[in-house]
Amino acid sequence: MSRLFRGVFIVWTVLRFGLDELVLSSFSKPWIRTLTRVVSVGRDLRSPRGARLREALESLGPIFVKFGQVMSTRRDLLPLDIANELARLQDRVPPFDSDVAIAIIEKAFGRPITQIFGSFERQPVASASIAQVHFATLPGGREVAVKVLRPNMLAAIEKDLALMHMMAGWVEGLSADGKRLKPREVIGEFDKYLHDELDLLREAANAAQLRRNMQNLNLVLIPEIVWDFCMPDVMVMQRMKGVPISQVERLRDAGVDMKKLARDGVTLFFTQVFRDGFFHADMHPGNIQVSLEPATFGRYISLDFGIVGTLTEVDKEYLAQNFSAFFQRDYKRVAELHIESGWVPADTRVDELEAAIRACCEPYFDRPLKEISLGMVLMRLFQTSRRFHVEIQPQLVLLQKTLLNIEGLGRELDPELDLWSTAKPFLETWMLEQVGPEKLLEQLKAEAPTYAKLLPGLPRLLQQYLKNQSGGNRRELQELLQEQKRTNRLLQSLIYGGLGFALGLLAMQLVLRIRVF
Ligand SMILES: Nc1ncnc2c1ncn2[C@@H]1O[C@H](COP(=O)(O)OP(=O)(O)OP(=O)(O)O)[C@@H](O)[C@H]1O
Repeated sequence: MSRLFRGVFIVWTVLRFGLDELVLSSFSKPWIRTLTRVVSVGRDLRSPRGARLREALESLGPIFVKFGQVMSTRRDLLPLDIANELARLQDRVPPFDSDVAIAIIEKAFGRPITQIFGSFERQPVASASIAQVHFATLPGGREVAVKVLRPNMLAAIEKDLALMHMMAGWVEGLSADGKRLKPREVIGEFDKYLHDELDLLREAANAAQLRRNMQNLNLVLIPEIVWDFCMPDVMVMQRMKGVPISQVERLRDAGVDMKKLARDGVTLFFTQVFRDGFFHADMHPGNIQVSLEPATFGRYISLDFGIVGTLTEVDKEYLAQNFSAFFQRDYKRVAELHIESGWVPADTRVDELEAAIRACCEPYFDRPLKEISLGMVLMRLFQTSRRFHVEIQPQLVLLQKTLLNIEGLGRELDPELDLWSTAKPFLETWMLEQVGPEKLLEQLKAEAPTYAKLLPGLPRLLQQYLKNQSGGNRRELQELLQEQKRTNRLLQSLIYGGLGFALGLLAMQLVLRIRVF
């Protein structure tokens, strides 16, 4: 029943804020248009459509606000005015009662709060739509931050998501424009995103992985997770002490080198993307601080690991090659890359794709290189690719959004920051590594266990297969078998040869040593 009320409330909100107008013209069924006009007589539609959408989402509550925030990054799908308005959405949710937070912690640990922590600050330091954070100390005195999920989040989310899925189905079925926005797919992604954010163990694991990856870089501090105190709805981590990155004046007065900080931000991001293929994807200023402690002065402090992006080798290669080709203005190469990767239909004409990419990228070269926004270039590239039916992978969209954040942050700290020259060495090193002997060895090592298992059984499998085959296939397979025998012989001679060579060297060393002594 409550779901029915919620559904009615959502439809009423859609009508009250005139959101039906956004897609109404494309609704194919005339009765829907007539019905909405009758129901919504006398409403005030003077504010711009983006503002109305933002207000509607705010009145629908935190889950819809989160949805708007996530959608604001989909500039490849939404018109600019709407995306800009959605980017203004903020979690303005009051903190929940500390007694409730304490009850959640006590339930998770099965004992009173006084037996869990040495001390616990009732007043939260921060509170957002999904969770809130309290400071505490462990029994040994270690200072920690405790993140607690809002109560009953799962039930509230499931209810709203079910309605969102239903509405997405309606929009997709009834509106021509609606189909283009792929509502069902978008809600599906949002569903996964929300469920990921609801599992604090997952967030803790992301933090631990990132901390390990960033350890030797000495550019960023990531809180250590106190695993013994982590549960799906409670996360306990080292308490960090820094100044929010937004307080630029304070950082400058304290003597922080802003130019270095801006460069470090880019270095961090590109290391995470190209070296590790694992990046923090929620880089808004609220999650970034700077340490002023003497031992770690001027280092970033990174918080909130609910959203991370992972990239495969193929994704990395796509990015590196596209960036390089773009900066050489080699649009033909960019087009070829899209076709080679099989992402655009094989019958796409390279010249057409090249022309579209040129039209999207060339305007950027009107300005100095340091003013070019890689995030914007990537976004335009994705938009162009969509016209050619390329499905852009969600992790690449996440990366493009993060890149925009990093650029914004970097230029805020140092308006002279030349993002490309800071990023270029990463791409060059990475691309060199991809073709170098070390990479080959690494790939061989990675594949070795598979081959070790596969090779001994291969002749038997082939022979079995041959028995059931005839004609051309049979011949091909016999050739394959011969080839395999030849390869085996070659491998054997290599191994024996190598062993012989190594023994020879050893013998020589021994002889030399004996002579020296
Ligand atoms: N380890 C920590 N040490 C010190 N302060 C922390 C720590 N973790 C979180 N905080 C504080 O709590 C705030 C909110 O944390 P976090 O961003 O992780 O929560 P959130 O609920 O995911 O918020 P949002 O979704 O709005 O980013 C941070 O901005 C910071 O002020």
